[in-house]
Amino acid sequence: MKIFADENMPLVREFFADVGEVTLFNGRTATASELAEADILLVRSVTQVDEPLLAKNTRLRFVGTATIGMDHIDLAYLGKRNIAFSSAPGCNAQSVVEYVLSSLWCLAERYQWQLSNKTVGIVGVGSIGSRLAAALTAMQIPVLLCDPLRAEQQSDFVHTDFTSLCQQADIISFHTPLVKAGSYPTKHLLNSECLARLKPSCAVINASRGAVIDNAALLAAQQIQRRPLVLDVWEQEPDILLPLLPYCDIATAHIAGHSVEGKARGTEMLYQRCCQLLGIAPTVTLSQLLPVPAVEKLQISANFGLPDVQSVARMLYDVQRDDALFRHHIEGKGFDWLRKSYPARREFSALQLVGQATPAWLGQLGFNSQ
Ligand SMILES: NC(=O)C1=CN([C@@H]2O[C@H](COP(=O)(O)OP(=O)(O)OC[C@H]3O[C@@H](n4cnc5c(N)ncnc54)[C@H](O)[C@@H]3O)[C@@H](O)[C@H]2O)C=CC1
Ligand SMILES: O=C(O)C(=O)[C@H](O)COP(=O)(O)O
Repeated sequence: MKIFADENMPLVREFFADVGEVTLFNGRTATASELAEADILLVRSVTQVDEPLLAKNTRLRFVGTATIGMDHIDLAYLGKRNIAFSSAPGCNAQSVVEYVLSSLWCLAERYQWQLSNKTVGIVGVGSIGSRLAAALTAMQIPVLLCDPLRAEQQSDFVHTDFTSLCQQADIISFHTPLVKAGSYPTKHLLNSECLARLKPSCAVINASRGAVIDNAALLAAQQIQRRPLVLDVWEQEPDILLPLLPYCDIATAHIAGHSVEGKARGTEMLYQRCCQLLGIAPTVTLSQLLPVPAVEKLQISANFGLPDVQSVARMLYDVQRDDALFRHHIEGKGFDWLRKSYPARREFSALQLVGQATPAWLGQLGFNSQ
């Protein structure tokens, strides 16, 4: 069995050693000839999997993407060729939530906000959006939720339509897939018209897909009146609209989901799916492979409260580190270098908070407490 995997997929050899022979490739530059012999193709978000890429391969049985997003996969074409497919739903949802929380804490410090006085509009309330809503609610921060598809399916879902959310939110955070057609497209969901509807001070956070915001319209709006802005994703990565950078409070290279756990879970999910497809029993689990975190346990007292969470979270992750890396290296080394050389970052759950009375809401933020 020949397995071809993106070179930026962690632990792929460890997981797949017993399944077949693993060959690594550059996901950004992969060609049809390079992948012609693959039985199993494992990609990340940077590889367009479509007819031109698979035209020379007649033996492919399975394509897996170790990501949540699937906008780089031509599902109709895979279906036509009868090639099985899997993504890794939810694999790095917690990582994205931690990125957004860290961004909110950073903006709150910079602009001296009391976050509990701000209403956060969450657009797209699936794995990431709903976890984020739970975390913010635990922190007593009001939220508005916008997800028309959920509203259609779930009568008890409290939906705020996008136009009203734009008018009411103090902070708006995008967590939709990139959808180009259908009843609820998200391409350029935030366009010049919607930007004009936002409160002038409304902060914008995008850690979904770059094209959910019209980047040229965003730049034009920022040049007229600057609002707080956090961008993890950009249109046309890796050749992004660099003039936007001075107008960002936080700018990063599509790494919101790049926690150690988030990336590794993606690989594990594809491994499990492959084993199922091939009828073999999985022998490797993520817990066997994850490195021991630098700090494993922290004793907290009965005085531990909401204001202390930020200090503990900062031990594990501060988005300002990634923003500094981005500003320093983007012009010299580029977008993909920043992603490839991303420093290890553990999720909140890697740190066990122990104490007599650990508050229940710590779990809502993703901490491991007992
Ligand atoms: N920056 C990063 O590193 C990462 C980015 N992502 C992006 O985040 C997206 C969301 O991830 P999940 O929450 O796990 O996906 P999900 O599929 O669990 O949830 C997405 C939600 O968006 C909703 N939605 C779709 N169209 C909408 C619209 N027009 N308006 C409002 N809501 C809409 C869907 O109904 C669904 O509930 C992914 O598709 C991916 O593109 C995901 C992981 C990491
Ligand atoms: O899961 C997704 O969707 C993402 O956007 C990933 O976190 C991005 O990871 P790469 O595949 O671009 O490394």
